[in-house]
Amino acid sequence: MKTTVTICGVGLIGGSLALSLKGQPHIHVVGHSPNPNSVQKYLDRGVVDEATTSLADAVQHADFVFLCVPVGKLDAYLQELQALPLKKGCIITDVGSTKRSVAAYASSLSWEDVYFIGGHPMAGSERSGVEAATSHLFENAFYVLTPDTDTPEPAYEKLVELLAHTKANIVRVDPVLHDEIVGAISHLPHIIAVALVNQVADYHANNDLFGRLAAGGFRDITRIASSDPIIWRDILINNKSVLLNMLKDWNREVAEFVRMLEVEDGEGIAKQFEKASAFRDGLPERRKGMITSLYDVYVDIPDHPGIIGEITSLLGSEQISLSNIQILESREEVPGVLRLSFRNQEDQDLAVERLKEKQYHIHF
Ligand SMILES: NC(=O)c1ccc[n+]([C@@H]2O[C@H](COP(=O)([O-])OP(=O)(O)OC[C@H]3O[C@@H](n4cnc5c(N)ncnc54)[C@H](O)[C@@H]3O)[C@@H](O)[C@H]2O)c1
Ligand SMILES: O=C(O)C(=O)C[C@]1(C(=O)O)C=C[C@@H](O)C=C1
Repeated sequence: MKTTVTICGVGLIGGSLALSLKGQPHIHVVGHSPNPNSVQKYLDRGVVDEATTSLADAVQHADFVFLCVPVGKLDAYLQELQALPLKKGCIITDVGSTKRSVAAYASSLSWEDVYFIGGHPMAGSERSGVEAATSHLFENAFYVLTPDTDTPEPAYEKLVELLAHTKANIVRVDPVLHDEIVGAISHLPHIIAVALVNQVADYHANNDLFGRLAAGGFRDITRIASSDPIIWRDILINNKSVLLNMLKDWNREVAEFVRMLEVEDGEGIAKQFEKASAFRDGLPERRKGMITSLYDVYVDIPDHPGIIGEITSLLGSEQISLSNIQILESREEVPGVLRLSFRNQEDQDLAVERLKEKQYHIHF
C-alpha cells in the first residue's frame, strides 16, 4: 500500500518537496492547484504523479497534506480541509515562513483523527514557481516542525520519517519563538535588502552609473531583494508585531552609525566590523544548513569574448556537472556575474577550487 502525499501549491517549495519524494517506490505524490494551467504545468514537468484542480479529490486518499501556498492563504486552506472527509490519521502540515498564526488557527478548528503539525524548511531562494524547484533544496538544511503540546508523538514521528527523504535536519521549535528567530534572520534581512535596492534605484534614476558600477558587495547583500512580492507581502504582514520591534532595534543600529560618522569615531566603526565578522564567521558552515543550501556560486566575469566557454571547458575537463548557468549582468565597462548552479556540494567545492586556481573572483 503506497503512502499518498498531497501537495497544495507546487511552487519552489512544494515542487522541491514533491521532487524529493517522487520516485520513492512506496510514495505517490498528488499536486493540487485551483488553476487548471498550473495543474497541467505540474504534470508536464513531471514533478507529481497526479494533479487535480479539485481539493476534495486531491486529499481524499492522502496520508499527508502539505500546504505550500503563500502564508496569507493557509487559514483558508485549513478551513476547507476541515470540511472535507480525510483519511483517518491524516497529517496536515505547511511550509509557511511563519508559524504562530497557522498553529493557532489549526488548533482553533476541531479535527477527528487528523493532525496538524506546522513546518518550515529553512531553505529557499529568491526564485519562485515550480520551474525553480530542485530535488535537493532541503538537503542538509534545517527543517523546523512546531507540534502542539497535544500532538500525539506517533503522528510527529510519522512526519519526521517522511521528511527523512528530504535529507533535511529536523528541529522542533515553539511557534512563537520560531517567528521571533526568523524575523531576525530572514524577514528583517529581506526588508533591509529591498529598502537598500530601492534607495540605490532612486539614485540610479538620476545617474545610471549607480547601477552599472554595482559590484560584489551590493550583489551579496541584495540577492534576496529579488524574492517573490506576494510571498513576502504575506510573510511580513503576518509577522508584523515581531518586525515592528526589530525595526526599532534596526533604527538604533543605523542611528549609531550616524553618530559614529558625525564624530568620525573610527575606533567605534572598526569595532562594529570586528563584532560582526566574529559572529558571522562563527556561524555553522553553509552545508550544515544555517544559510540556504543551494549549490550556487557567483563568478565575476571580465567582459571579453569566450570567457563563458573558458569556464565551462574548465569545469567539463574536471567532469563537474552544472545544473544551471546564468549570466546575471553583462554590460560594457563593468564585469558581469555568472551564476553557476551545481547538483551537490562536492561538485561545488571542486569548481570553486579550480576557478580560484585560475584567479577567478568567486562569491556565494
Ligand atoms: N521562497 C522561499 O525561500 C521559502 C522558503 C521556505 C518557506 N517558504 C514558504 O513556502 C510557501 C510557498 O512559497 P514558494 O517560495 O514555494 O512560492 P511559489 O510562488 O514558488 O509557490 C507558491 C505556490 O502556491 C500557489 N498559490 C498561490 N496562491 C494560491 C492560492 N490562492 N490558492 C492556491 N494556490 C496558490 C502558486 O500557484 C504556487 O504553486 C510560502 O508560504 C513561503 O512563505 C518560502
Ligand atoms: O535564500 C533565500 O533566498 C531565502 O530567502 C531563503 C529563506 C531565508 O531567508 O533564509 C527565505 C524564506 C524562508 O522562509 C526560509 C529561507
